[in-house]
This record gives sequence, C-alpha cells and structure tokens, in this order.
Amino acid sequence: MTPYEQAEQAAATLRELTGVERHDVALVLGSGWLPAAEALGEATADVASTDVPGFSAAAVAGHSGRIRSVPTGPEGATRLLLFGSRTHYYEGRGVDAVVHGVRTAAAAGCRAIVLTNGCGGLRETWSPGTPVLIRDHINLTGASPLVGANFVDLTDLYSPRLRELCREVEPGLDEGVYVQFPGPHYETPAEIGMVRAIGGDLVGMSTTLEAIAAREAGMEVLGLSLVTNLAAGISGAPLDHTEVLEAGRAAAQRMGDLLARVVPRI
Ligand SMILES: O=P(O)(O)O[C@@H]1C[C@H](O)[C@@H](CO)O1
Ligand SMILES: Nc1nc2[nH]cnc2c(=O)[nH]1
Repeated sequence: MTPYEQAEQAAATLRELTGVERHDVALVLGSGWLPAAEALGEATADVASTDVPGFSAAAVAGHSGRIRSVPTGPEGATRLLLFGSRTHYYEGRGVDAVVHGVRTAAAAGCRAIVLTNGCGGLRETWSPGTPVLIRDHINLTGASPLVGANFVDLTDLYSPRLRELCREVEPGLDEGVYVQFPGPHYETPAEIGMVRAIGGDLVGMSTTLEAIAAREAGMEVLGLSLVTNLAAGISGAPLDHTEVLEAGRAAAQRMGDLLARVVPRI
C-alpha cells in the first residue's frame, strides 16, 4: 500500500471514529502547544492515534497521542482536525511516517493546515513564549517526503493570506525563517552561527517536511512557532526539553487565544 493509500485508509477510519464526514482545517500541535489546545473548544470526538492506521504512540514528552474533532467558529461551522502529537524525523520511522498526519488531514478533506512547533530563537528580543509566524523555511534534514520526478513548487509555501490573517488578529506578530535540523540533539553554537549566516531565525526539528507534504496535497499552510528558548550559544545556558515544555505551559493562554481567533477564519 502506498503512503497515499494509507492516508486514505486512515481518513476513512477517522470518519468512522469521529462521525464527521469532512474536516476543514487541520492543526498539528508541537512541543509546548498542548495546553493551548484547551482554548479551542470541546471536542466531539477524541480518538487514540494508535487506533488509526499508520499512526504510532506519542514518543516525545509534551505530545498527546490523541486526534480530536473540534467544531470551531460560528455555530461550529469550521471542523478542526486536531493532532495532539506528531512523528518526528529523529524517531527514525522514515519520512512517510513524519508526514502521514498531513496526508491523512488532506484525505479527510482539510483545505488548510496549521503546523505549530516549539523552537529555538536567534533574536534576543524573542524571549521564551514569543510566537513567531513562519515566513519561509530551510530544510536541513537532507530529506523529502516526495519521491521521483515530483517537482513541487515551494514558493509562497507559508500562505501570505494566513500570515496576514494572523497579523489582523495579533498585529505585533513577528515573522521568521524556520530551519529544521534532523535532531534529536540540539545545535552547537557554531551551527547557530551558520544558521544566522544563511538567513535563519528559528531552529527546530519538525515542520518543514510536513509543510512540503501539505503543499503537495494542495493544502494552504500556516506555520506558527513558539520560541521556547534562545538558540544554543546565545545565552550560554544549556538547552533542555523541560524548558521547552515549561515555556509552552506559560504561553498556553496566549497561544490558545491566538489559535481560537485565527482557526475559524481560515
Ligand atoms: O514537535 P516540535 O518540533 O515542536 O518539538 C520540538 C523539537 C523537538 O522535538 C523538541 C526538542 O525540545 O521540541
Ligand atoms: N532544533 C531545535 N529544536 C528545538 N525545539 C525547541 N528548542 C529547540 C532548539 O533550540 N533547537
């Protein structure tokens, strides 16, 4: 079975388990974003990801192995498919596993996807808890979810329309270029120097491969980073995942409010 057929199968299972024929917008919660999801409203279905073909249990603290169907917006007209966790490239399950959720969202009918993550920031003004819109990305994984002569265009990959919408909701939102490293180790200070030299503003371990698969599937993409720490070498302090989750918890109200105001308007 091809990865695309597996996504169709997963979408069929989700239709069955959620009772929702078609979802409109997908949301992938990155590290630290879980508490923000509470602000999005009551789920009408909450499914264990392991009950859906092709998904595995959450492998990273701060991610929940749940997939929820949440009616949002006026009269709940916008059906949100919320992924409480993602598969990371560093888990070693292959790129198809990393983008399975994206492909499943497209097969479930979603016309847009919001990819969130927790990441390191290269600007000293971005204190932990600062949300940053992803304007563009640099994929340093050396991998792609695409195979063969599948020459997908990536200009304007991170929807200018959706970024504008976010700025209407929160005018002061900054933008930046997100750089995905393979992980799971964090960067060295020298690598952060390289990121600065090549025009990166944010460093993470997810999102870019998912965004490419979303573009291939024809979904509009919004990337939202939560800066959880200053990138390696900037503050001199060591990096750790608990700090990432703490920053997410502290920013949950603000992130949840932002998502709750943006998602229904996508
Ligand atoms: O799922 P995301 O990219 O938000 O998780 C980030 C990157 C690593 O998985 C982890 C490192 O702390 O947080
Ligand atoms: N690659 C990377 N991922 C992160 N996720 C949260 N913080 C960081 C970071 O500093 N670097």
